[in-house]
Amino acid sequence: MSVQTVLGAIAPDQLGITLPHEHIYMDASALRCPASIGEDRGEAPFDFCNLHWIQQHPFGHRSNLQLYKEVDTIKEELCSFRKAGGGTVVENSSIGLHRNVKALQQISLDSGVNVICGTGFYVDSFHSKETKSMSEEQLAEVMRRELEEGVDGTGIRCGIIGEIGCSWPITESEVRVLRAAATVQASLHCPIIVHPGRHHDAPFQIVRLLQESGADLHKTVMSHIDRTLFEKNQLLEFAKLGCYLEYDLFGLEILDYELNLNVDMPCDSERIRSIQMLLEEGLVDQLLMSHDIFSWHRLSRFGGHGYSHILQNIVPKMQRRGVPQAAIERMLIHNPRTWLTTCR
Ligand SMILES: CCC(=O)NCCS(=O)(=O)O
Repeated sequence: MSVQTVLGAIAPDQLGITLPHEHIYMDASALRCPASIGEDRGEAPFDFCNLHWIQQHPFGHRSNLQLYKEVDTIKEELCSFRKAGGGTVVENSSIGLHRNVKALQQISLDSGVNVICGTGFYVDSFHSKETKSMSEEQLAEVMRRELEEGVDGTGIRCGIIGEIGCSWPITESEVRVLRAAATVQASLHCPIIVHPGRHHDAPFQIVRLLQESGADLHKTVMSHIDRTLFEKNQLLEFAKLGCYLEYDLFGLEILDYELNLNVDMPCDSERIRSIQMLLEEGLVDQLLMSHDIFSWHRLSRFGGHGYSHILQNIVPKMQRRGVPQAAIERMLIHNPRTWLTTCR
């Protein structure tokens, strides 16, 4: 039994507190969308006089989405995460997001935090021409190779498939990727994590597609539940399918969610209440928590919450609200460990 990190395989009990959905080296600037209201400062300098605008329009500012330009800051912030009690970060930057496994290896060495990296492909708009022209079998072969042999001749092996990106409506290329990911997962029994499109039917459709290709739903994480499923009956219906439900946007509090203006992004207190409701329904073994840091404005250096927010602020609030310590430990230690462990 082991978990594959960028520094090699480790025993599952070495993971400790684990953030299952973060980014530490990524360029997401192709996500950039124009401000829905008021002036556009998308190309303005990242400085204090623009900070509130950037906080309100995080997807509208180019540099804000270029995490890969702040490697030293990321290292410092991961050191703080380790000092706060953290052990492991799962880096979800898949192909298309300017992934750099060598940089991840160095960041892990310098910070002392275990880093697990992902294979697979982000959403359609990030698929290259080459990706779009590949068959399901060819896509599967890329993922299998990165899991078993390593990425681009580095020997650095991925420990998960994901994040696999899906749009709403899902595209043909994304369906091929999803099916390929499921077949690889079915043969290697590895963990998989999916970014659903921004619609409440998306997680259900994705799970159907994964199931048709033989995926193990108990090894599957559905990300971004916080901005995708809101109604109690939808959440309970989805949980019955057996996946993990990941509340992974802790710290992201915005008025207008510019990637889908029909969605009201919940605040952290609402995330905690949803998790409490699911705990009361007996779903402690299916819940995961993370921040999905994708931008500068969420790093402490730039006035954000950093990778320690869940440990420093969310856990104490959960305790005040009566969430049992055992449930907190299941969500932060045991569930990620079960998801990430493979029989190799
Ligand atoms: C690339 C990072 C990412 O996909 N973040 C998800 C943001 S959201 O779709 O949940 O808003």
